[in-house]
Amino acid sequence: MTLVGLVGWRGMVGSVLMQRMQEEGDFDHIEPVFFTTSNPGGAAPTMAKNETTLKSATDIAALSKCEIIISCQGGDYTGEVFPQLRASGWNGYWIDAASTLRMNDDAVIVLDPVNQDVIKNAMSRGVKNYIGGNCTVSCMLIGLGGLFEQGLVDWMTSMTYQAASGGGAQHMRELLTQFGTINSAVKPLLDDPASAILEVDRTVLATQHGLSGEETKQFGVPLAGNLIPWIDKDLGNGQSKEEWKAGAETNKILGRGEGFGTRAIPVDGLCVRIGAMRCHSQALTIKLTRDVPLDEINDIIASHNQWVKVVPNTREASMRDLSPAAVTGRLGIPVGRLRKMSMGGDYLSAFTVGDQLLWGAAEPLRRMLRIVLDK
Ligand SMILES: NC(=O)C1=CN([C@@H]2O[C@H](COP(=O)(O)OP(=O)(O)OC[C@H]3O[C@@H](n4cnc5c(N)ncnc54)[C@H](OP(=O)(O)O)[C@@H]3O)[C@@H](O)[C@H]2O)C=CC1
Ligand SMILES: N[C@@H](CC(=O)OP(=O)(O)O)C(=O)O
Repeated sequence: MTLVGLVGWRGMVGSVLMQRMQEEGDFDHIEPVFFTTSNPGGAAPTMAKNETTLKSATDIAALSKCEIIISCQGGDYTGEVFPQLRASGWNGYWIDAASTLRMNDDAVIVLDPVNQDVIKNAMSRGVKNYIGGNCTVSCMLIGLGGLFEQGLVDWMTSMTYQAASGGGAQHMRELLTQFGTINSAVKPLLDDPASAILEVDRTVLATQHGLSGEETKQFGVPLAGNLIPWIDKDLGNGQSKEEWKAGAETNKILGRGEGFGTRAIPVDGLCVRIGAMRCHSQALTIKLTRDVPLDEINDIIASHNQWVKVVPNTREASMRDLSPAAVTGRLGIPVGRLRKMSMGGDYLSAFTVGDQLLWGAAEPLRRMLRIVLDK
């Protein structure tokens, strides 16, 4: 059986990956070897078969024995270990959640329901590095893949509402701690039906401003009852790195742009962190290449893959089906608020939500594993 090295399996993304691999029976097809940066020699998780102890994730010789390595350990780990592994002569498949290698010429961003042709073509050319895409981009493309496939997107803006989980587990904890502190501060006022709402409001604001350094260590500012209109690095040109990824990664996933001899589709917008737990939402304005009737657009979007679900553009359906609370833990990607905008028949609005730990991180990796195993 194929020896598959698993690094980062107990982290947040790694745990979701392990859960999905178990649900889909992936372990029936592999001989897993579990690696760790913190506990070599410790007990491997229950999915282990022959290798029941954890190997060191920096042991190049041990990693080299694996035909496939999947890493959810993070960008620093990839930056340190991957070059050593390749320099040692290892020619296996490297499947990674971190962004480090994404834009390298010898790497493909994997999202097979959207770019199976790009993946298959790369495999036939001997490409061995397959990297999961940015969570916002992957979720958007599972939802809107049909429009891209039909050549209907001239350009697109994506205004995002990204969950705390995008920063990692500590960020999720911090958000909840902040909510708790704020709630405690106003609890006596909330319990008193006669209290003045402006007093509640003033207390909330004072508590947000008074949050301790420990309570804002991850985000730097309050997120509970607030938002943060900047995600990832400052590129120095007014754009955040998260915003840059929308255009760069979308085109790379689709196999479009200069390197492919085609026009890159402009995709740009503002990325905003909100107080949701693990679903990224985005409001899209799509400039269509032609004025296609809305019912045809619905069909094109809905028929692209088995996970996208078109939500009728009604108040009830939008409130029920198009929210982080409705989507968390599910592979389905709802797309709603579809309507032609007042700018003209070739301007389409859409709203989509995706679990950023499923299609946004873990799912493309396990599906790539199966593609390699089935080759
Ligand atoms: N977070 C996200 O939403 C997304 C993340 N990614 C990428 O995935 C990578 C990993 O992210 P994420 O899963 O959030 O990282 P985590 O911080 O949750 O996990 C990374 C590693 O931290 C170590 N660790 C230390 N303490 C703990 C603990 N108490 N519980 C679990 N693990 C612990 C583990 O390594 P060890 O077992 O060796 O000690 C683990 O593999 C990053 O490169 C990120 O860019 C990609 C898309 C989305
Ligand atoms: N940057 C994303 C999460 C993430 O890990 O993205 P990437 O894989 O592109 O670094 C967020 O904060 O929501």
